[in-house]
Amino acid sequence: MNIIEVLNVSKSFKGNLLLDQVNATFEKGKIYGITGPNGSGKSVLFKLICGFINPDQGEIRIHPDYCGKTKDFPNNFGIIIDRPGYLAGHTGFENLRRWADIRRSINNDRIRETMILLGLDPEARQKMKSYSLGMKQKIALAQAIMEHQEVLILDEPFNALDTDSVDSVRQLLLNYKREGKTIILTSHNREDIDLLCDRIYQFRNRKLELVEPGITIP
Ligand SMILES: Nc1ncnc2c1ncn2[C@@H]1O[C@H](COP(=O)(O)OP(=O)(O)OP(=O)(O)O)[C@@H](O)[C@H]1O
Repeated sequence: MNIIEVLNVSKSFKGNLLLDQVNATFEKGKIYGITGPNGSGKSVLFKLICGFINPDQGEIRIHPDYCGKTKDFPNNFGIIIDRPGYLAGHTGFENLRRWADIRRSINNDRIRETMILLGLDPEARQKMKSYSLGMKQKIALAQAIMEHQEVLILDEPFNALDTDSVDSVRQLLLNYKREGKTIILTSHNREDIDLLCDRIYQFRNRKLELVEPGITIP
């Protein structure tokens, strides 16, 4: 089942063509890697998929089971694109609680459980303004997974993580795939992509090309 279909999508910014009739499909229960040089349009593609920006031409189709009530925005997506806006003077737990209050689908125990899963201390009184980059990244990851989201759109999920955390997040994502979740991620680390992804799309000449896993990307 295709959860997301990107159909002939083009996007320009200030007259500069970034995406030129891009096509891609994303099936349930697979991990997809999106690769390409800096500025090639990976984050823009993610914003288009999530409905944060609109294509100039073409269409993004989200399977009806994954659309929200208004049908405008995907439902049940866990997203890391740019960092979430957090309240610097509050703890990690308080920030996650605030985000969870939007949907009201999880309790405090689930937030604590997710923080522990990612190596964060839910009882810590430390304010987020003094968090390290890696700790902020873990809060972003916690927000993306804490509500048991079925589709994960993760722009550079391993950024700033130490090696043990990279290993445990990789394992977490592979477990999610086994549970039938769908994951689309970017990483500038080739090992993340090769280890995790069933399918790899690469940006080339403003289009997305499917590359076989394990093949060296020129
Ligand atoms: N809202 C916007 N207005 C103008 N230009 C934009 C906007 N959003 C993105 N761009 C431009 O589109 C290009 C692609 O940006 P994008 O963030 O998608 O790249 P990327 O592939 O994710 O890069 P990186 O690997 O560095 O994260 C960049 O040149 C960026 O400046």
